[in-house]
Amino acid sequence: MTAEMAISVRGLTKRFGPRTVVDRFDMDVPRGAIYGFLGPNGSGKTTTIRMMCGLLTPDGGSGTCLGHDILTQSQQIKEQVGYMTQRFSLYEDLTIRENLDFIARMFRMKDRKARVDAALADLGLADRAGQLAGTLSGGWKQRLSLASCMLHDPQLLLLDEPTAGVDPKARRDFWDEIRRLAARGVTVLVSTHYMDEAVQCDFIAYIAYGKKLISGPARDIPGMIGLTTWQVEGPDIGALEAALRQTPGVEQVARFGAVLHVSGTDAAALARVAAEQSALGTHQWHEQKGGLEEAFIYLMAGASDNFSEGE
Ligand SMILES: Nc1ncnc2c1ncn2[C@@H]1O[C@H](COP(=O)(O)OP(=O)(O)OP(=O)(O)O)[C@@H](O)[C@H]1O
Repeated sequence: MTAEMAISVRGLTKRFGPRTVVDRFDMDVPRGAIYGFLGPNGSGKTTTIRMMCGLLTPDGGSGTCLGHDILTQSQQIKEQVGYMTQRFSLYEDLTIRENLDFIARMFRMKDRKARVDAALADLGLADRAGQLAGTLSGGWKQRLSLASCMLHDPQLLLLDEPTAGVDPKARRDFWDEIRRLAARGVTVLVSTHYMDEAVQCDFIAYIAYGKKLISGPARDIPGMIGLTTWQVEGPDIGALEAALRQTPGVEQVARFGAVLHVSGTDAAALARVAAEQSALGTHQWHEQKGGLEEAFIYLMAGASDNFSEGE
């Protein structure tokens, strides 16, 4: 492992009974990176993340997490991990401060009051410290959950669909916090199905059926897939959308308000469609740089097809 890598694993494999749910997984996660794990339900994201952090013993493979061996030093790793699950799991009839204090006691933390005060201040919860957790909005509950799993100052944060069911403003605020933590050197692993969480990640791994299909810096993913995208504007965009879905060379049509993003992996075929359509003079077609959103939609759609075949 190089000094910059928080996690470096090779060949991680996990079997449950006869099923191999994670198959020879390799990965390097730079320290301070936000790494997103995408893929359909049951594809092995959580199992992979848990093995990488020493929370689950692999049946094969090896690696290090935060400088510790994932096979033999899981206790040391666990002490450095904060795990934010999807469900709010704090006490609704305790105040924010009482919840944090309870966790600090449970883990027998030294300087308990100072730690709780620091966590409250750090996540902007100090003014609400006396409020019952049960009366908080979704966004504030989530902030409290984050504070509770950062209380022991972990170096690695695991987030499981962290902004599911939270309003857009609170989602943005939450991701600002996560970026701030990452800038401080905290490494963040995120398991998600949501596009707006995926686009927040520095790196992305796409997993289907226990196999990593693609991984790398988020900005490189569209190029790695080889997706070309055209932006289309004009009247009666719904009818055009339906027609394009039947057009050879067009593999994906995604609608963003009044604009279509038309994508495909055969750049020449798509350029011919664009030229033919532009010649009609009804809609404006502009080629655009492949974005992560199109890439994400493409990966998700491909995987659900595989899923039906595998069933
Ligand atoms: N303890 C276990 N015993 C048996 N099978 C398990 C166990 N844990 C997970 N599995 C199975 O392993 C597969 C991978 O599960 P995992 O939770 O890692 O997927 P996931 O990609 O995180 O899914 P989701 O997006 O639904 O959370 C699933 O088929 C699941 O049913």
